[in-house]
Amino acid sequence: MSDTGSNTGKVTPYRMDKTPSVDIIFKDIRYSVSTKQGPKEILKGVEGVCKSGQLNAILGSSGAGKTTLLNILCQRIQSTKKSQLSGEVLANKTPFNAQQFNKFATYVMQDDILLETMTVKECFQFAANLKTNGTAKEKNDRVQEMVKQLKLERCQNTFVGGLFVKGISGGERKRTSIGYELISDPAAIFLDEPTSGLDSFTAYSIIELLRRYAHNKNKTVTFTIHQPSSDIWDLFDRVMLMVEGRFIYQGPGGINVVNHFSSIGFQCPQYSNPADYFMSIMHAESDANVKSYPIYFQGYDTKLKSIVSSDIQNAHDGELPNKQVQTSMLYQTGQIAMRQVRILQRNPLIFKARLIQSIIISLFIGAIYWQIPGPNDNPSQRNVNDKNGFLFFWCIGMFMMTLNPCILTFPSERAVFLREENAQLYTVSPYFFGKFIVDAFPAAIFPLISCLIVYWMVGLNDENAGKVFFFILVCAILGLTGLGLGYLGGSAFSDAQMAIAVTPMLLMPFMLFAGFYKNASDYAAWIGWIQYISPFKYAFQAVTINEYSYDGPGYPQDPIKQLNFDQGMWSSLGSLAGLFAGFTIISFIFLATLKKRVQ
Ligand SMILES: Nc1ncnc2c1ncn2[C@@H]1O[C@H](COP(=O)(O)OP(=O)(O)OP(=O)(O)O)[C@@H](O)[C@H]1O
Repeated sequence: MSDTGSNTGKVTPYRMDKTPSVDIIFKDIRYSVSTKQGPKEILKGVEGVCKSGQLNAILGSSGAGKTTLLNILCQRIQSTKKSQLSGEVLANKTPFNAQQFNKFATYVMQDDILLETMTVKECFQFAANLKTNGTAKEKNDRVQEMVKQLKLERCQNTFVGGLFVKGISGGERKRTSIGYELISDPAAIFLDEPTSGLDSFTAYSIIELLRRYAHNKNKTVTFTIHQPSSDIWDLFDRVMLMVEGRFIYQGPGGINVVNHFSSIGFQCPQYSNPADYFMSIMHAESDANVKSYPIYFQGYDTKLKSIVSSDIQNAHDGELPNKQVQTSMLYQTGQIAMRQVRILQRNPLIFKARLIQSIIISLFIGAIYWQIPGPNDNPSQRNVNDKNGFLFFWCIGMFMMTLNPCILTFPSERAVFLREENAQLYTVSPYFFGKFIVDAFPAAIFPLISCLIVYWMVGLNDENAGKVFFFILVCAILGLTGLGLGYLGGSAFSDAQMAIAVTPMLLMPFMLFAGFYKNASDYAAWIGWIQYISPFKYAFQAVTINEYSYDGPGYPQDPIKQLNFDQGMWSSLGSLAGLFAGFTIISFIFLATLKKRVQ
């Protein structure tokens, strides 16, 4: 990232900022986890320093503990019942917790967790709005600057893309993830394998970009990396090599690493890529390597440990910069809601497909239940059964119409929520309300469209406008209840696949206890209580009573009495609204505790 100014030659204050140094030091880090085979020691007392203004690379054999160390440096791992962590992690010799970490540093995960229907520029804009200070123009300038610095001009207006939407390339995605974090100008940035899955040229351009960020702006850039090319290897300022949870090298990169290993008897062949050579002598699958580990450890202890100790002694101890920006809850809610509107507009699964589905399914069902005779048409019991069948089926359909898209899309949004909430872009309440306000719109509007299509096709009770309105109102609240349950499923299960598998299964008892398949008065007492948490019971009850209460000649038998309902239509609607509120509140609580459970 050059400090030489933009196209216009104007040098923006953002690019000129040089951050005060932040040195991250860690001492005697030990981390072990309980496994079925007994305790497993992952880190065995490592210590070291990630220096400011430098590119600090952590390399090692697979399973050496690189990612674990990086996560510990970012305060993303704590001791739990099943894992023990000890040692100290300090920034400028000051202890910090996860919240304080966010004030001066940021973390880029290995997976690029971005919303697929947002463009690159919109991602940056969202981060700039919530993570930086300044006027709208200053934020826009910053976004433009970031797009330019990361060489994303060509794809700045392209969707990030994903499973359902075509989008930018892998390298562009990675740069977008990095830019998303860099926009707040953190003093330290940690990245877990920023080059994994990328071709060598793209990988080089990303490490080169990070190097410029470190050098030009005095930032602390630390990352884990697998199999760097020789070009990339030459860019590292500081290298940490790990095997079996211990360092075997720590110090300046390049020829210094080669010299150290040749001094203990491991000479890198002249024309080899040093990174390849070191990976080949580190990996744990080779018995010869494992036999050499004690030599590496001894070489580190005798030749490098004291240097690392003095590096730790000499690390910076100045004040930590604070990049964190506090925005109001209202502002955060507005930002989330605006983003959610875009997602809704653009995700074909959420909007277009649902609109088409609502229309086609309504027409189909309307055709199947075409003009069922009403009270004035001398109806038979068979007609009543048909109408009951329609009303019950319709309730299920209205509910599923909202639940299904929510279960399908919530897991991917949930990962984004966890990342952004973790980076303290916003808190749980603004996220939940911002998202809910917007999601509630289609959840209520699609039932309206469907009901208007089907109502007169089936020949439902249109004695007065109130009947039609009540029917639509029940369906809309049922749709919202589906949304509440979808949120609950998406946030209650830490595993997305589990949510997709289990949530629809919950519906079976709800259906059985709705009073259609079995009469409401025939449930055994020990299990009959399930009906009171079934949204289908209340919705079916409400629409049935609405349909069969009228002035005029009657049905062969009173359908309401036959069904043995124990509530009136308005009280059924109230109970349904209560369930909607209940599901929504519980899903909010689950979402608020999600972070803890996922960790
Ligand atoms: N919570 C855990 N429970 C059990 N084992 C764990 C846990 N966390 C990490 N490990 C194990 O600890 C070792 C180090 O994991 P880590 O992810 O840090 O390795 P790594 O060096 O980053 O490996 P790779 O390069 O393959 O990603 C691995 O063997 C891993 O399986």
